[in-house]
Amino acid sequence: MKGVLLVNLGSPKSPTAKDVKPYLDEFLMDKRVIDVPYLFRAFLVKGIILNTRPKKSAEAYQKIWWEEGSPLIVISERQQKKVQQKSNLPIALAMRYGEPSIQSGLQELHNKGVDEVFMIPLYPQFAMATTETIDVLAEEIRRKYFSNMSIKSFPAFYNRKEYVNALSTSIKNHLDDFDYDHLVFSYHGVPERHIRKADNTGQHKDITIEEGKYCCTPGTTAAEFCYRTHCFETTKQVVEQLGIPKEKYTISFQSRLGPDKWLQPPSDKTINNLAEKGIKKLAVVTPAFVADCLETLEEIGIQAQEDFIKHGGKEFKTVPCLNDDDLWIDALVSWINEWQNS
Ligand SMILES: C=CC1=C(C)c2cc3[nH]c(cc4nc(cc5[nH]c(cc1n2)c(C)c5CCC(=O)O)C(CCC(=O)O)=C4C)c(C)c3C=C
Ligand SMILES: [Fe+2]
Ligand SMILES: [Fe+2]
Repeated sequence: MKGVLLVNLGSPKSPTAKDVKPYLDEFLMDKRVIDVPYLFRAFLVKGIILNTRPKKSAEAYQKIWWEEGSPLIVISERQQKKVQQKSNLPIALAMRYGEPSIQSGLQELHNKGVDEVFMIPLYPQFAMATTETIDVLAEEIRRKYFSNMSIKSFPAFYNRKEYVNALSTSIKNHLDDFDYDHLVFSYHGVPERHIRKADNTGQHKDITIEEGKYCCTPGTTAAEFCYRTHCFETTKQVVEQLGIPKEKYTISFQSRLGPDKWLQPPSDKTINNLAEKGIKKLAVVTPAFVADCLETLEEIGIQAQEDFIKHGGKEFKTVPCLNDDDLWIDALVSWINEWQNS
């Protein structure tokens, strides 16, 4: 019997330092997130980051937390329920870190008699720290506890027409009454090293990643796992669909952590520079996330907005993530139906 597992990142249990600490521990000790040798990672995470970050992160979470819980989890539950209403297959939800775990999601499907799972990592663009870590953990759990199950993972959908159309339509609808001067596409960042590592053809090994230019050619094997090119491609397709001229938008990368070189340019500097250059009405969209979360609601919706105004900007609008938009739910359902009928 067939079933579906939707998987997103996860959140702490509550917005307190006590609950943020184990969440960050699990997240940052993942070797596909902080990809350095174990002892160095343990020193960095347990010895340094976990001493100060939980308190700071908990304060940020408190600003965006909802009565029902973490926005990321609440929205993911809404997505799961809406998809379930439109599909005759059992649809379960899991998080890579924290609860509900991937193991509990697979158990829920197993209890319903499912032995063929279609897993959708809820990330439009592939990254080692997102899609790959879900695929690897799900396979480990399958082998250990559910060896009679098969799991087919849905690849990054950054250029699928259903996703691009849902995203473009949402941007258009949310910005219909906001005559913006400029639109920033702010994607979650990753260290440049992750781009090189994820390319198993080795073609990214020696290239210099030049700001604003493609590091590999879309559609080639080198681009298959290139997060950066996936971000460029999502943007390209959206601006083409909406007819946004190139001088009216910028791609940037947010949420840098640690001393490594992350993808450039950073969203905070980009947004402040735009204000200083005279942009008064700024819109920001965050297409790496399909559910609003700390990174969209706090880092962009609160911090970036305040900084934009401080640097001379006047009006700022964040386009919400796709959340439980009908077109996005329909996109998920169409991919599930396609797999079900294949
Ligand atoms: C969209 C995809 C994401 C990528 C790629 C990604 C990479 C990545 N993230 C960190 C460190 C942190 N990320 C944090 C929060 C967070 N990250 C994503 C998504 C991606 N991360 C989401 C959806 C969220 C929000 C979770 C929520 O509960 O709302 C955090 C925790 C918060 C904080 O302390 O700032 C950290 C830390 C790294 C190091 C990384 C790539 C290497
Ligand atoms: Fe992150
Ligand atoms: Fe690339």
